Amino acid sequence: MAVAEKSSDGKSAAAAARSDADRWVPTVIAEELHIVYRVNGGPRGKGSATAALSRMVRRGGEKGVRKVHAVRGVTFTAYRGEAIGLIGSNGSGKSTLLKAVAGLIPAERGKVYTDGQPSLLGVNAALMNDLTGERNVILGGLAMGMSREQIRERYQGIVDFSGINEKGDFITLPMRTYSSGMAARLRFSIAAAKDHDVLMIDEALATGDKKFQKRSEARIRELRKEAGTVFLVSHNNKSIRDTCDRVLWLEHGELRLDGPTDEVLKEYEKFTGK
Ligand SMILES: Nc1ncnc2c1ncn2[C@@H]1O[C@H](COP(=O)(O)OP(=O)(O)OP(=O)(O)O)[C@@H](O)[C@H]1O
Repeated sequence: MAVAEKSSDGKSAAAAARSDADRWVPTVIAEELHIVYRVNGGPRGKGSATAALSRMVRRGGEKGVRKVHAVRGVTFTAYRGEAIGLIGSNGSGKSTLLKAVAGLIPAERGKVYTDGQPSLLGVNAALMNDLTGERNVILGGLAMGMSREQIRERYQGIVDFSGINEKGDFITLPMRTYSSGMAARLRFSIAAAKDHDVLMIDEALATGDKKFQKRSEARIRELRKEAGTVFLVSHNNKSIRDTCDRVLWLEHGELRLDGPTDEVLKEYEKFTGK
């Protein structure tokens, strides 16, 4: 990771120190973090309801429980104003790491500290399929802690940003009538309407079309300026390159590299052969 440069003359050193102080405010600290999932059920013929019941009543702790060690000893510090990409093969632990930072999964060992409220925006974030887009904007806004007044002020901006109404009045139709891309765009637009302390985006950009991807990348850059920290999980190296200045590369749950986007992507592309 880049280290702040020091200035030699007194005045600019003071200014530099002040801007460095603003810049290097930690927002997320992970220390030797380990995440382990526990899955009930052994390998063969143990999937029946009777077997599950007998496992529940059986004494003797974790017998029959399989463990998946998804994150292995990850350590990093994220700072205010950074946009950090998370890359790695399928199953390398990216989503798990984000969930742990969001406080949705407990650490097996190690620690995660966050400053402010982390918000995790996944393409699977729950909106209500039977309700209209309009109602979901309101409910989603309330769920993120916005007031009714703030939602009213930002409503049109959210709808315009999502582009849902570009081809007709879709916002007044139930979400179940939306394509998966439209639904993902609406989720992103709702989440991006708020200034987040720590915003974590899981593959959201990959689902929209090119035009929407450009808009959301621009919004991520804005969110960074507004002093938040943005994490972006993506398999799209171009999105990562356009949006992030730092990248964490995970493989088998371990942090392989942490550094400037270009350097890490170069190594990753060698690894994947692309
Ligand atoms: N709920 C769960 N229960 C058990 N194991 C899980 C669960 N979720 C993920 N895993 C396992 O944890 C490991 C890491 O998964 P994770 O979803 O974090 O990877 P990822 O890097 O985000 O993958 P992808 O790029 O495919 O989205 C995988 O081995 C996966 O099988």
